[in-house]
Amino acid sequence: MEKGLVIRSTGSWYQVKTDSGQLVDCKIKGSFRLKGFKSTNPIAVGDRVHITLNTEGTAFITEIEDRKNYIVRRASNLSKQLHIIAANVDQCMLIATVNHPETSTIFIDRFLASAEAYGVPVALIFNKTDIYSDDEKRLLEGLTNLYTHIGYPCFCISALNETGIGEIKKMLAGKITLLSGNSGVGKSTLINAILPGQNLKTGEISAVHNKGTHTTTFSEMYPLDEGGYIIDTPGIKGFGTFDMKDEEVGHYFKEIFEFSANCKYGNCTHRNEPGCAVREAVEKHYISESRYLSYLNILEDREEGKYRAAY
Ligand SMILES: Nc1nc2c(ncn2[C@@H]2O[C@H](COP(=O)(O)OP(=O)(O)OP(=O)(O)O)[C@@H](O)[C@H]2O)c(=O)[nH]1
Ligand SMILES: [Zn+2]
Repeated sequence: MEKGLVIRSTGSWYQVKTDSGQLVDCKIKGSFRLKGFKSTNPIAVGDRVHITLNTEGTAFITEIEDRKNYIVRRASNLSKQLHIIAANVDQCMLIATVNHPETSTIFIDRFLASAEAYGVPVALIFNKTDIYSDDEKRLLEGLTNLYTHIGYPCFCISALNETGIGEIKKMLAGKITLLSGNSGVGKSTLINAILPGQNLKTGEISAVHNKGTHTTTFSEMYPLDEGGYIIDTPGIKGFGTFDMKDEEVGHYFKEIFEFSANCKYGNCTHRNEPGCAVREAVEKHYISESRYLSYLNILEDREEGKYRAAY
């Protein structure tokens, strides 16, 4: 028996890097059932596993070690099944752009709230700073002030010109990091700047093992020179959250949660309740209007059943 880390998942085959440094193609032996939900993949990148080698040089995964966390999304909009994107994630980096294309604060705040629900820290990377107008630069400064103040480290970079990449590398060293971002923000460009020579196009996964593989069931971790890994999740723009009650949504907005301690009612949803300390803080500009609007937006979508479906 050997122990190792799952670094690539294609749906049926898993590539495991053993603690002795070997790369082994593995299949699952038996069934791993997760408590509480049905998932399309019982094992994901980031999982620590035990494997038993067989004579052909492949191996069976016989055991998954307990996870410190795992990030899931719905397998599809209509499905109740979940897909595990990654396990044992140390941090997320959300790549955003003020323009070209614009990343909305609603998108950023939803991502941050989901990550809070998972207990995974997030850093925000604002890319394409080389092409911002003066107005956009002011907007960028406002956003970085806002999010830094709430407790999310912010980085301003140009992946294209490779400025600011050194700081990102420092953040990544020795950790497992999930990279996310809307289409077009420059995620591939950034990964190529971090990992020169890494071919990001995922089409060439060994054809023998992976007939009919969907990109959504495929994910991979790339090892970094400084130690640690980055996880790219092609085609996945955000992730889902667990079921939560209306009055719990505010727990995942750090500053809303802080002020909510002084609301009159313990189950305050910070909309129209009397004695709401959160609304008062918004009026006094202690809580930013854009954050409060994102919070309301999540509540509204939940009422229409859209929020969970959107991911
Ligand atoms: N000006 C400028 N353009 C950039 C920068 N980073 C990326 N781009 C450009 O933005 C476009 C999209 O970049 P990609 O790296 O393909 O973006 P992506 O986020 O991987 O997009 P998807 O593949 O759709 O997920 C390309 O034309 C890049 O050259 C940057 O820092 N500055
Ligand atoms: Zn309140």
